[in-house]
Amino acid sequence: MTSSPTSRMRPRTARAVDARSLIEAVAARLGTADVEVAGDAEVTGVALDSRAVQPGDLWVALPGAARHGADFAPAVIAAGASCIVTDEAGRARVEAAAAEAGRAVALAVVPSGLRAWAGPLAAEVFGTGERAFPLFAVTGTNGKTTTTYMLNSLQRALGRSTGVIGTIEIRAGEEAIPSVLTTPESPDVHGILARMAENGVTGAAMEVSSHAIDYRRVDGIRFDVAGFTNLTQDHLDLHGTMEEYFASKAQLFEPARSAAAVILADGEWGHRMAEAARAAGAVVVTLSLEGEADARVTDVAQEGLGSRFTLEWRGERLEVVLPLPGAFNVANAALAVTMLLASGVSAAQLAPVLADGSGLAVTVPGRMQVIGTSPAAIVDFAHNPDALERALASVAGERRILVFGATGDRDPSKRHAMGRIAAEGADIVIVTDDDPHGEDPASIRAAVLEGARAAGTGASIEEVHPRADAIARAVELAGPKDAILVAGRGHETVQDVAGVDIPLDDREELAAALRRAGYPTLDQTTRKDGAEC
Ligand SMILES: CC(=O)N[C@H]1[C@@H](OP(=O)(O)OP(=O)(O)OC[C@H]2O[C@@H](n3ccc(=O)[nH]c3=O)[C@H](O)[C@@H]2O)O[C@H](CO)[C@@H](O)[C@@H]1O[C@H](C)C(=O)N[C@@H](C)C(=O)N[C@H](CCC(=O)O)C(=O)O
Ligand SMILES: Nc1ncnc2c1ncn2[C@@H]1O[C@H](COP(=O)(O)OP(=O)(O)OP(=O)(O)O)[C@@H](O)[C@H]1O
Repeated sequence: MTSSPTSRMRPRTARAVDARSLIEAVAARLGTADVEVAGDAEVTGVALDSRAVQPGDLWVALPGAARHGADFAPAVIAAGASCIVTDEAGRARVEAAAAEAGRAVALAVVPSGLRAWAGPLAAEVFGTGERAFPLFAVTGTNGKTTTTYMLNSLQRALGRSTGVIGTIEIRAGEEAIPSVLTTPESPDVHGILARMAENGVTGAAMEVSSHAIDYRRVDGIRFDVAGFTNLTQDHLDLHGTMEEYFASKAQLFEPARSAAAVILADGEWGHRMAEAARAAGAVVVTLSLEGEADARVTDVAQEGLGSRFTLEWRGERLEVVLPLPGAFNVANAALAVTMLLASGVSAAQLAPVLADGSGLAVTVPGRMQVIGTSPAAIVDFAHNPDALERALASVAGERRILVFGATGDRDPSKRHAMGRIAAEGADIVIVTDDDPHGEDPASIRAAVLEGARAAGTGASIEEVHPRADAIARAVELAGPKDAILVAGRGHETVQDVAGVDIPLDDREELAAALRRAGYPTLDQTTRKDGAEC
């Protein structure tokens, strides 16, 4: 029997918890008085989304930007929920749905701050308050997926069985579970952690997006070590300003959320993040590629497609071989290594697998993924200004040919900046579509083109769509010594155009175009499902 991803985002074995005691325990933990509870029930699971409810679940009916979850109470009751927790605005709808269905459902009404309840409720029901394995969290604008993959690659080199939660996939040991969000909703996060424990996981890493912090998706969890990669412009549609974006991320490093913080402290935001974490009372380990810090990267050199560097840590010098291309991956790798060191793994344990390159020999699907070498042909997930700049700087060839576009319905202020960066970093810029979502693709391209042309760099600028044609055009223009970078979509396999998912895999398109032009491609057997986390 196959099970849906949702049912695999929770343990196989449910334990029954008394609803009233559960609600009283969480109320006490959150310091909330005046919670009304009516009726009795046994709870065996927790859900936020009506579509995920299973018999015996406690369902949290939350108010949202688009609707109140309580609108879905009839479906939830029909699905067999035993208990519903909502706010005053949801009460009447839940009571009416229960009366209509003629079914007794325990109901708790929380006076305020309902979203903060979901994580702690799930922690109690799924038994994740105590964890038998170390859990690492990574936040930052760029590098979260890569760093979690590196953390797990290193943990596996130490003999651990690993779990991951992130943009590309969720994995609980050998079991792969499709991922929808970078950080799932809190009942799913706790459910997955419980499933990891069932599957014998002995070390796990997860990405924590700023959305996750704002929407309280990691409440009820205390990470062993949280790491910070960087902060650059993105998600301003949600946060409004960089200050707000920073403040969201900073919460992850508070001692209640993470036992230790490893912060890449280079640059203004990194420096400020370390200060904020210290001010919050966190145990802080700083990391730097530029100067003094608790952990320092020195002697960076290119080695094949990848790099080699030294990590200085408490009087030790660890020699690190990193097979992955991309200069920025030195920062990601140093962060992963330092997080393991901060968790108590000794330098002596790590030294052999760092020196021979095996510890960081990892494929991250769609992140600086090499499709061909002559011309150099790379697919990358860079979809914000800083990532695009760094990705471009990391590809080398006689001419750099870039294919990219900006996403619709997301932070339009990125488009002009990315156009400028493209024209500054590439010799040939081919502007095309990313996911337009509900927006007019032509106007998104126009904003990008305007930024590119305004840069006045002399780069050749073309507009080609659909995206597959833009990739083919890049190959048509390339000579064997050039480098092609196809940026923005990485591992993604469908393009959302006005709500319709159109199959499109940049890696497949680039490989096919190279082959048509008679150029060699790398053996891509691991390309599509190359997740090795
Ligand atoms: C902007 C954002 O993150 N919104 C999140 C927020 O939505 P909301 O408060 O507006 O909720 P709503 O859609 O009005 O629905 C209200 C309630 O009804 C429930 N509902 C809704 C529909 C239904 O059929 N049944 C049902 O029960 C919802 O679960 C929700 O609890 O709370 C909902 C759950 O309570 C989330 O599902 C929703 O995330 C949506 C799915 C989303 O797409 N988020 C993206 C942008 C996101 O989180 N991305 C980050 C990564 C970003 C990055 O780094 O690129 C991520 O971590 O994935
Ligand atoms: N340390 C870094 N600094 C700047 N850019 C980076 C860094 N690491 C990765 N990138 C760029 O960001 C892209 C996305 O990388 P990755 O998936 O690891 O980050 P992420 O934080 O998980 O992103 P997202 O949340 O958008 O999925 C890469 O394809 C690369 O272009």
